[in-house]
Amino acid sequence: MNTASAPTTDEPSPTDEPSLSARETIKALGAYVRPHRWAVTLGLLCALVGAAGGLLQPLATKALVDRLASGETIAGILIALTVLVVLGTAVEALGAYVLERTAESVVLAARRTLVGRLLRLRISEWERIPPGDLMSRVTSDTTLLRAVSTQAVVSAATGAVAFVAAVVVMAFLDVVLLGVTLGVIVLVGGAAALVMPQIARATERSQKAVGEISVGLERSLGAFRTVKASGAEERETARVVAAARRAWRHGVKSAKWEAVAGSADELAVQLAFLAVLAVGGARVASGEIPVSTLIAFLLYLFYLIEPVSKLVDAVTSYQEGAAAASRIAAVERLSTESPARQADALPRQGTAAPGPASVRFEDVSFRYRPGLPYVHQRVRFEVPGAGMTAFVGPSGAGKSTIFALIERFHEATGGRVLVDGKDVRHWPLSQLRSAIGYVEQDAPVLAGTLRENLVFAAPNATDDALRDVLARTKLDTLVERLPHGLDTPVGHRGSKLSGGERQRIAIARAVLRKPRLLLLDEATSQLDAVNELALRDVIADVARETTVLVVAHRLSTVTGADRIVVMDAGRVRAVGTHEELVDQDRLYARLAATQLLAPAR
Ligand SMILES: Nc1ncnc2c1ncn2[C@@H]1O[C@H](COP(=O)(O)OP(=O)(O)OP(=O)(O)O)[C@@H](O)[C@H]1O
Repeated sequence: MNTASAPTTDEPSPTDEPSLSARETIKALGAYVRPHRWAVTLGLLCALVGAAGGLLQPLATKALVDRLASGETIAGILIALTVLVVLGTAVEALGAYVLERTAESVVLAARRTLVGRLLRLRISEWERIPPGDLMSRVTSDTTLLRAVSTQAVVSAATGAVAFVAAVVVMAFLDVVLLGVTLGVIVLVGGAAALVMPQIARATERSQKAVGEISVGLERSLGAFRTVKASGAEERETARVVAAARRAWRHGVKSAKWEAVAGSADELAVQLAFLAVLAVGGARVASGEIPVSTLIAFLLYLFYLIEPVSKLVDAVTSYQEGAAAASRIAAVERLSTESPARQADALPRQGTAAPGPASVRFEDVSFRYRPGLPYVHQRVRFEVPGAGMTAFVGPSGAGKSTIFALIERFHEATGGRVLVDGKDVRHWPLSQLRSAIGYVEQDAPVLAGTLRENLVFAAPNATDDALRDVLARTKLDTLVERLPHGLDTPVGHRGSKLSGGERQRIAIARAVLRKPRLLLLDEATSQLDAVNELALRDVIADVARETTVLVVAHRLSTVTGADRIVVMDAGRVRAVGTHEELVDQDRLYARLAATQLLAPAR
């Protein structure tokens, strides 16, 4: 089996969206350049000064030849020529620096905008697109903006100015020879223009493949132990290498077209040289023009190489930049949540808490995407402020989705979700989330120190609050054991911690936020007896002053709950206490008796 040809992802990617039109591309690129227009202008002026210096050189040479012919001294002209060369080079170097610096600033601005957008993406968008693809747009595609946003602008402008200036001077020298020159250039240039769109296409495909490399790596490195345990190193390597090969193939294709386009300028001038030599030679022989005019004209012809190649470079960079701009614009089109104001997004520490929040679901229907089956069908329940409510039911019943709707990660398809009697859609998003502490089922821990992880949701938490939470979640013994206490790094995704420790850290993080509503999606894995007891106590303790909703997988959690909501296939079947439900609800009685809920210790 040829695993190397396996696709790196089945997920659709934003690259599947149509590319930008030429107008949209220019508008998008213009938006990157606009904030740096003065720097680009300075770079342009420097380049123009350099080009003007170059333009004067053939004239000075003509004067030098004429003086030599008439026996005059040439020292003055030689000095003038030297000064011209040195000054021209210095100004060009300054211009190049200004442009490179500006190009880096354009890349920075694009990355800043993209990162800002990525972290505000709606969850539905984030679920749709592999993170590796998004990452490669921030890291790799933005670098392609470097050339197009500055150097290409300047190359196009200076190339055009120098080209027109040379053509004007050449027209003064001899119109016939100019006609011959332009004829050849237009012919070769027209042929080269045909390959330009191929560069954009190959670049876009190559960048897409680079994105697939990131997607593949992210997939394998994100499940590293599973890859090793499954003996899948070679298969996973082949997947990523297949994407790398695609990137290579399209990169080579782009290089081929760029080589064709890049040699066109040289070819045009060389052919024009031969034509001018033939026609000009005949005109010199017939006495229509002096030999110095032919020499000057030929020098201008070679001078043309630079502006023409600059124009070709500009168009080539534009093609590459257009491919990158399309991929970046695709991210900019993804829908985001409204920007959180930092002040709103954090819980208010030290101020009088407005008390536990109430939650109500009014005939909520929900499906993750049009075309998918409904996960919730007319879900209805009410949770008053404070106390613990447990959600139980078979796997896939829609319990965790309840939390996603309260957090407004997704919006109800029908009905209303109310927090404190107010529809969550009418809450400012950041304020809604600042009232909630949320512990995901897989209790993610971020790379960084233990302290950073604990205060992640409440950066202003005091040391006293931190100590208190550590004691309540029985993490204080872990802190004592760690070599650098709270400042010990926990590894990538908390890989240096045990599953139970990660879970307690996630709970401590949520509790430290002093939420008015705590959403706890209990891990399905078993904890040891000590851990489980510790967690139960913490939750019971928190439930005295906060509304706690738990997706429960353990009977020990459920038995202590003030109310239990039994869910099945997206519907609420029954609500009651453990004692009531054991008698009244067959599903609950069965769940309580079987392995779905572990027996109480
Ligand atoms: N992001 C998503 N996109 C599409 N479908 C989803 C998504 N998340 C969950 N689902 C589907 O929605 C249904 C309900 O999922 P949910 O996670 O709410 O169930 P649950 O009752 O919490 O299950 P468990 O007890 O196994 O955690 C499942 O069939 C699941 O496959």
